[in-house]
Amino acid sequence: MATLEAAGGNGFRAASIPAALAIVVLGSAAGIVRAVSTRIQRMLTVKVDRHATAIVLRSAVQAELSEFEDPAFHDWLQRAVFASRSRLTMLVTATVAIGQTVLAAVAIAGTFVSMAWWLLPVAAVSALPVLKAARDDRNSRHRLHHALSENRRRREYLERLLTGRDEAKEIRALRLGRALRDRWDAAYRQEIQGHSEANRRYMWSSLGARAAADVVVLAVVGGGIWLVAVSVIDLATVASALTGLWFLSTRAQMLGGLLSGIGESVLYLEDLRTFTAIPSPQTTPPRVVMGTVQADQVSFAYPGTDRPVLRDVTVAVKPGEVIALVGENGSGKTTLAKILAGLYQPDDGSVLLDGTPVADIRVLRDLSAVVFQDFVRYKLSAIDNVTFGRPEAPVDVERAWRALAQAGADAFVASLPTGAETILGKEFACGADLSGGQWQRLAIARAFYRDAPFVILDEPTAALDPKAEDDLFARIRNLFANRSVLMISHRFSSVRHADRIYVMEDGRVIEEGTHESLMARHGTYAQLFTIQARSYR
Ligand SMILES: Nc1ncnc2c1ncn2[C@@H]1O[C@H](COP(=O)(O)OP(=O)(O)OP(=O)(O)O)[C@@H](O)[C@H]1O
Repeated sequence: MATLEAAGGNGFRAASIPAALAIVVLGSAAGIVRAVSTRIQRMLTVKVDRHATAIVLRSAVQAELSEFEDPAFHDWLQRAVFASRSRLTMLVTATVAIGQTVLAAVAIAGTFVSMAWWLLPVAAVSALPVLKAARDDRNSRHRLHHALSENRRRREYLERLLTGRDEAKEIRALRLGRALRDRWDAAYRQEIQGHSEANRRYMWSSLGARAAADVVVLAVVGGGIWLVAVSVIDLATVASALTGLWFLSTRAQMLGGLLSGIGESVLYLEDLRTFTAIPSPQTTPPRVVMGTVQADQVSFAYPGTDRPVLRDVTVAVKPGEVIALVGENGSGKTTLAKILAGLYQPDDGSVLLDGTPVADIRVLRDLSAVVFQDFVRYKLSAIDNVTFGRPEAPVDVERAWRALAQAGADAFVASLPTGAETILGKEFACGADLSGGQWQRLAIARAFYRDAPFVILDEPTAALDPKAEDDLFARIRNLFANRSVLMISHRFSSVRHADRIYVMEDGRVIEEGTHESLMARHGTYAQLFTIQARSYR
């Protein structure tokens, strides 16, 4: 007996070893599968996010400048960014969850078919009201998302103001933080109110839907009890059928919820499609040779406005000429420069190149190097700030230093902590900042580096000290030799040496000529020049 027990005990132990091993192996395999699938899902999430954001960025970069004047464009852009950030990832997660739920539902339905097939349609019907409530909710939330677009953009703008380094000094100097936060709060309240109303509506409709589904299930339970009472089927069959029904209808509702989530994601992805479908030119502009650039009877109103800011304007810049635009604030100088640089299409009249109307305004962009009044201060390296002048070509460091020297920026760039590689933003590690005039010199260096035949300088010396300004204007003809130069300035002493000066007023050219001829005319130019000269005496 003892021998038998011993043998039995040994047999049990021997048999349990592979079983225990199998449990350990299966457990580890499940752990490995979980770890690998988590990794794959996380990587997929990041890659999907990157891909979708890349699509949005590509479309945003290709969009014409005029699109940026349209608030609707910014709404589309913001919705596309929203969709790209969250919705594709959700779609991936929901699709995986649907696969799992469908498998479970099919298994339960299989059991049902053999037991009480007639309960299958009942399970489907019980899920219908919940599905309808979810669909209504999805549509109303998507409508709300659209309605709140502008409000959300305003709130996000306030967030940038409150957290940006560039804004930090003025917001503190004015003690503006509190007032801006109050506005941010009000904007957020409006959003929350919208969401709260939508959620309240959904709560009631989903409660109603649940009640309707429960009525269906109760009717089936009642029917089952009656069938048992009249001895048509036995209690065990009804009990298992009802348990199955309960399982199946919960799966059907879960599936409905997941499908509704997918439907919602598809609605948002439609926003992404709408944005990326905004037409943008697919071709590259033809290469042309620089000649005389002329605005011929150009009229223009900014998109979304009907007030013309340029009316029948005619100006010409010949190769090798230095032309100046002067006039009071808001008279249209920058707008005219933007049209000559090919950034906007005129509404009437045309831009001519050697007498031929320019069909594709992008050729003007290729010919121009513009230093805007409000040029961009790239918080990247100093060398990037210069070589961005010609981004499509390989970086030419020697040429960049030449451009820096021409703009009088080489000395201060060389003295930065890591020279031209220094990041110009204190938000970044080892970053430095520049003075307003130094930034302006970098922007001018960018124009030199671009080395384009048509140079547009919009208030290029506003931040320069008088010596630097004088020096730049005195050297402009040499620095930009053989190029056409159009410069905008309020300093009459700086423009007096231009080959021709156009005086603008209220969107029109009211006078043109050399400094001497305009002075002899005793018109607006002479008057403004005299006032300015007097104030310097
Ligand atoms: N993006 C825009 N959308 C609508 N109107 C604009 C836009 N930019 C400028 N304007 C309007 O166009 C008119 C001309 O502006 P523009 O900037 O061309 O004047 P400016 O002569 O360069 O002025 P300043 O000397 O102040 O730089 C102004 O009335 C201005 O309000």
